[in-house]
Amino acid sequence: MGTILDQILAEKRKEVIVLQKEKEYFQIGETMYKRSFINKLASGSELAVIAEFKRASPSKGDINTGQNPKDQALFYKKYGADAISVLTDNRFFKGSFADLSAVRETVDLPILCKDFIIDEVQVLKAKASGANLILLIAAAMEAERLQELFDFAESEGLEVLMEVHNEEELEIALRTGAQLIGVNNRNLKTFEVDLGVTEKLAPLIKNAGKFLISESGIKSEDDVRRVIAAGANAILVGEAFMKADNLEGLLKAMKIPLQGAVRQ
Ligand SMILES: O=P(O)(O)OC[C@@H](O)[C@@H](O)c1c[nH]c2ccccc12
Repeated sequence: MGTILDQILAEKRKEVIVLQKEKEYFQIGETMYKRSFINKLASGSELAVIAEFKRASPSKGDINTGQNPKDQALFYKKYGADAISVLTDNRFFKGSFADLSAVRETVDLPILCKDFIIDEVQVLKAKASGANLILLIAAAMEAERLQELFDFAESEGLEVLMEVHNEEELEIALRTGAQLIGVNNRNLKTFEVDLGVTEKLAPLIKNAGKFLISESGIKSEDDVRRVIAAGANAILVGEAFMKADNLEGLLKAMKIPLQGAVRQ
């Protein structure tokens, strides 16, 4: 069976075959205008918040399956999110490209396609669905393939959030030229969550002059202060927002000024 990541990647290889057949019907809007998250980070003085639309996950099961993506996107925008991430994987996260398009149509924030991308055709599908950014996971493929997909996404006008979990992956990610480095505090093989992963990798990312996005397991204002102290420019939060009784209070509390933190 392998790890959950292995299982997901096996499923993705099947999806890629289906997408290849549908590719000629993808419609990429000629007038798609750019919503840059990188520009936002470069000009902001507060921690940037990427709020995620996440119905379910392999580690948590159902999180909030019935929520309407348009409603959630409107709340995220209203309470100060800087970008919205949408899980498009269906089998393991109960998301869809329709969810992404719905969010894209509803708010004018940069939209991140959160999936397990291993092929160019998925990049095109993300773009056709309205994504401005895509996630690439260093643990999901060889360095050479990662570079090819990174270059392809950029050539398609998409920004890339490059996700790592350890030093080895980080080294590869930095070599691709990615400006947005996501540190996943969750190990995709064991599901263990540890904000210490951000603390450990942060100095290497800051020394390389890249933007650091701390991802996963961030639930409280204290968690946010911890990753800011490490040097995070942005956070990516899913479960805590999807489950919050008081989303407004939580999201606003997480928009903390970066004053003391190391910034680019
Ligand atoms: O729900 P959390 O713990 O706040 O995590 C959000 C996000 O970081 C997580 O969904 C995520 C990070 N990297 C991924 C890669 C694939 C799928 C999901 C993810």
